[in-house]
Amino acid sequence: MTFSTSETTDKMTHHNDQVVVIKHVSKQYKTGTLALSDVSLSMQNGEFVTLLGPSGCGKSTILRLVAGLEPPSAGTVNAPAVSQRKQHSTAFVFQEHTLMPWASVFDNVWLPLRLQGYGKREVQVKVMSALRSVGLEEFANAYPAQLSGGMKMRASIARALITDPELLLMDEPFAALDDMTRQKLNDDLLRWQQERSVATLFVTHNIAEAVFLSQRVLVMQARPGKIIEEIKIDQPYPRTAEFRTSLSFLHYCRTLSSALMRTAASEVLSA
Ligand SMILES: Nc1ncnc2c1ncn2[C@@H]1O[C@H](COP(=O)(O)OP(=O)(O)OP(=O)(O)O)[C@@H](O)[C@H]1O
Repeated sequence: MTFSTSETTDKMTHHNDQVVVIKHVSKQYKTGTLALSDVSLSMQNGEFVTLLGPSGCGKSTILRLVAGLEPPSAGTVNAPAVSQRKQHSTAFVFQEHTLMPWASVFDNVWLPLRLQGYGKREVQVKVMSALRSVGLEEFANAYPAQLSGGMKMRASIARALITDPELLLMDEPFAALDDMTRQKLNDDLLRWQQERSVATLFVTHNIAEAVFLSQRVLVMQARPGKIIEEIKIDQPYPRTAEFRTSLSFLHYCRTLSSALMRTAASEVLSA
């Protein structure tokens, strides 16, 4: 029989709660660009964290490192797809919907399960239920070209969530959508994310979107990319329409906006 002290138990519990741990990571591309310099961050299971920062500060690079698509040049990345080699545990949603144009909405959402060896009949109920939850049940047989931009993004998100990932990576998923559609998708994304308690690392340029969605916002600076501030959005979920129009929402937007202005100022100073 083995005993563990409460300290080691605490450490183990703490460790198990973390889905992503990045320590002192730098990333230099072959071209010589230093995209990230000494970046550290961690995410708890089920947490919603947003990376916010100017163009070129390395937001997408962080997502690619966490997805295991790129190795770091220095430092360590612990994430399900990297250290545990569980590819299916991480889902990636990009700004472009990346649906296959020749396949129906149903077949697009079925794809990740098909790659895992599941036949169409076997997962019919699961795929239809995913389509229902994103409001596309009636479009199962439609082709991507027949969908609006928002609907294409809904289909992409259904495809990302169909494998019940531990970690969802989203790279400016709503940037190409109009404001109304974006707000609706923000509401729905939070609902889906909370229902599944899937840890989500989200990239955006949009301050209001970052405030509405996140538990924590990491503000980044470019050349080289660094996290310079962490701002906690200390508001309970579900986040409501009232939150969006509240004074505290405005207050968080101002805090983020001045943090972003500081990143711009330091760029001018270092230029
Ligand atoms: N494959 C690559 N090869 C060389 N340089 C790259 C590569 N990918 C990104 N970079 C460079 O690394 C830096 C960070 O890029 P990254 O795409 O991570 O930034 P970002 O914050 O996501 O930018 P944006 O908001 O414009 O999408 C930029 O200077 C970019 O030009």
